[in-house]
Amino acid sequence: MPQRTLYRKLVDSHTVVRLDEQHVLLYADLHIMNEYTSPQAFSSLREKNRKVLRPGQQLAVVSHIIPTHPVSVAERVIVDPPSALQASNLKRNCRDFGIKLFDANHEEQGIEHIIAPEHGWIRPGMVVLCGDSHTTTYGALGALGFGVGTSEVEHILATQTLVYRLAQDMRIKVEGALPAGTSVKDLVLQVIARIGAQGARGYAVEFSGSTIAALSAEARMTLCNMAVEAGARAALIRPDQTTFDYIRAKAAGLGEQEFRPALADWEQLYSDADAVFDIEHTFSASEVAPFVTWGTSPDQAVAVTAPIPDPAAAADAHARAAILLALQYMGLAAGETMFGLPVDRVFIGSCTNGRIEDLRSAAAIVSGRHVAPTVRAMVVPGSGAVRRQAEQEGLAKIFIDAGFEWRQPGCSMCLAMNDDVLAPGERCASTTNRNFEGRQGRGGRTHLMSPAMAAAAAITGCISDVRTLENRHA
Ligand SMILES: CC(C)[C@H](C(=O)O)[C@@H](O)C(=O)O
Ligand code: SF4
Repeated sequence: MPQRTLYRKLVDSHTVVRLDEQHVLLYADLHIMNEYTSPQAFSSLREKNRKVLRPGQQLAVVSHIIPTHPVSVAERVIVDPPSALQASNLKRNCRDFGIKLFDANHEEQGIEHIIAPEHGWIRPGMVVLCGDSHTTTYGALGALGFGVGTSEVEHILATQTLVYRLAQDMRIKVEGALPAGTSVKDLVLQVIARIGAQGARGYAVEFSGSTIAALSAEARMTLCNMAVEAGARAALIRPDQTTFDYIRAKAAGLGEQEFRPALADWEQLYSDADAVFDIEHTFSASEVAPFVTWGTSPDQAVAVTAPIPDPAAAADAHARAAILLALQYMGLAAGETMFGLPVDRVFIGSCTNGRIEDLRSAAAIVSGRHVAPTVRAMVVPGSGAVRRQAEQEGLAKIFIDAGFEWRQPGCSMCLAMNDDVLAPGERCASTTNRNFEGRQGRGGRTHLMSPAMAAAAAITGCISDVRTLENRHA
């Protein structure tokens, strides 16, 4: 029996037919859509008079363009005409083709990558597709998830399959315990900084090692979500007891009779001992420090107390130019540290860090303190369920008492497709995943960091070191 990686096992079990050396026709168990990348696919289906083959294996969510004003979900109105049109198109398409939809006024509405796992719809061994790059998130539960292009959405709707080019196998091993004050967000920013924004390009990355095994299911989602920022085509973690417990807790209606046999299958989902990876990296968790991006690419990140790289020390002219451009856009100088840099805005949310554990870790820092008077800070929960739970646990009150805006769920300032935007030149401590130029508003400056670090920035008014926050207030 050839030794196979977990990735290969998932691909093999979903291969309808091998097309050539590089391509297979891949079956999708679940296809998720948003308002942004699906309209053309539906128009094209209508033109050709084609049907959706498996409406029951489709799911649609309004997430990107939705306003997050703190009115009740029932009262939510999309005022911006193009956005309102996208939402109403999705509604009509879902109605006409019989697809389950979470629209603007649905109590469970949220970011696609948050609501799919929290309802137990993502299970180990599945292939999950979505017209969105952060579909890699589902690897946290042992499912092969990845983003597809708008043109592929039509093919998936019509056939429940995708023409898929195979990836190579990469393993990233992380061993040891994460130091106090750090989280998986710091780990993943450090990994991306080390291997580069293209470092995993063309690879399906399997994360393994004792650090990964010790992570909660939600922390694993943060990790797999961000893997795409290193260029990964997929991210995977071997499903284990943590995974099974998470699914058991989330999947309402998954009875013992269904769970037992499924579990027997899920337990087979691992890379064989002698499976060969095309490339391997190893990291030590003990070296992880709170990490912050200084530039305009997720790999331009440093430990909060370390200096920003000096362009003069760059490997070549190309790298030097990239650093200089990023420094200029960000209004920073080489040699500065991120520590102490004043921020105007703080954003806690997104499919990277908008889950309940993220809000708990931010609230733990905020509790009993107040947002600095120079800062506008907001929390945008990842879904209606996250928002409700945070209210029940008293986290919402902690944020509101501290002066945070407590908003309705959505992608919000992760990519500023609604009215949550930075003004030109504004600097934002953000728990999101992309710090590209203008991502949070034209001329806006984004610094990616963990929820605890973003909370610390809100309180102190500047980028701070969450490990020494107590001292700063003493
Ligand atoms: C809008 C969508 C296509 C996009 C993605 O693919 O990731 C968005 O979610 C993002 O985070 O940039
Ligand atoms: S929260 Fe951000 S990264 Fe996630 S799907 Fe929305 S826009 Fe994309």
